[in-house]
Amino acid sequence: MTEHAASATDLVKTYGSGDTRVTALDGVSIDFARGQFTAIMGPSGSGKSTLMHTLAGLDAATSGTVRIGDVDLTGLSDKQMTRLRRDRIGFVFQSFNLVPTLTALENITLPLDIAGRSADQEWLDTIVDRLGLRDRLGHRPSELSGGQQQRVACARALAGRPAIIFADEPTGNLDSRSGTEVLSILRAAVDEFDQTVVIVTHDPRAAGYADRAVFLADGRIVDEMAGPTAETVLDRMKDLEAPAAAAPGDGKA
Ligand SMILES: Nc1ncnc2c1ncn2[C@@H]1O[C@H](COP(=O)(O)OP(=O)(O)OP(=O)(O)O)[C@@H](O)[C@H]1O
Repeated sequence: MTEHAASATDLVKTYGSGDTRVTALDGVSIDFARGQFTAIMGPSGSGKSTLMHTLAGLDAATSGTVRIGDVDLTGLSDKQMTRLRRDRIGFVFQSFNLVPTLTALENITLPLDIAGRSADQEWLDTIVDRLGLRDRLGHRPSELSGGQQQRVACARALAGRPAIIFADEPTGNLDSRSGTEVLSILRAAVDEFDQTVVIVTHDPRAAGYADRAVFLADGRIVDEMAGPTAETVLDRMKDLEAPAAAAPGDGKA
């Protein structure tokens, strides 16, 4: 049996009730193989963030199962969930989410410090050097560029060697050059450090860094592509949007 870094089975997530009920995820099943880089794409409101938050244990599903490695998240207590997130999941947010009063190094080691784990110095040195942060470790976030802040966030996600790293629009707040830097680092995390990475993105260029692109629409997985490039992803996005746009006439007359 292949052990996946994470998987979801028949995941349903609804918000609200009655007339205001929204089905954000409508029966999503997906596996994330170890050592693979996946990009989740889809129109605004298609459920991408909900899927990522549910996979990462930041939000509970209405029904269905999520596994991180061999651990089933269903039925974990809040305390167990907090520990699992801390020990096995790295998260990179669009808005960096660094602690403003701490230095870059203190931000990187914060999750380990909270967990009472000491950092593996050799590993820490490897990621700090690979991410080009050596001469920025004593700076506070306000003294760093957006790209540098997101690199610190990537280092923080990598520091505890998690089973999987989730990144929600990690390049959304960055200029193109900094975005490329961050995507290269996530790519290197997979190629050089054997990590598993899942990102949500709107950007076909970002999806081009992934091994696999998964397309969501209306809370369902509607398509999937191996070895995506910016061009093939852009074409597929146009195809996915086209039927909806063409629906009224539908060409059936
Ligand atoms: N807390 C919430 N309460 C009610 N509805 C919500 C909540 N969070 C999300 N939704 C709804 O669930 C659906 C999916 O939202 P989600 O944020 O997952 O989409 P998305 O694909 O990530 O969108 P975007 O690309 O715009 O960030 C949307 O219809 C949204 O309005």
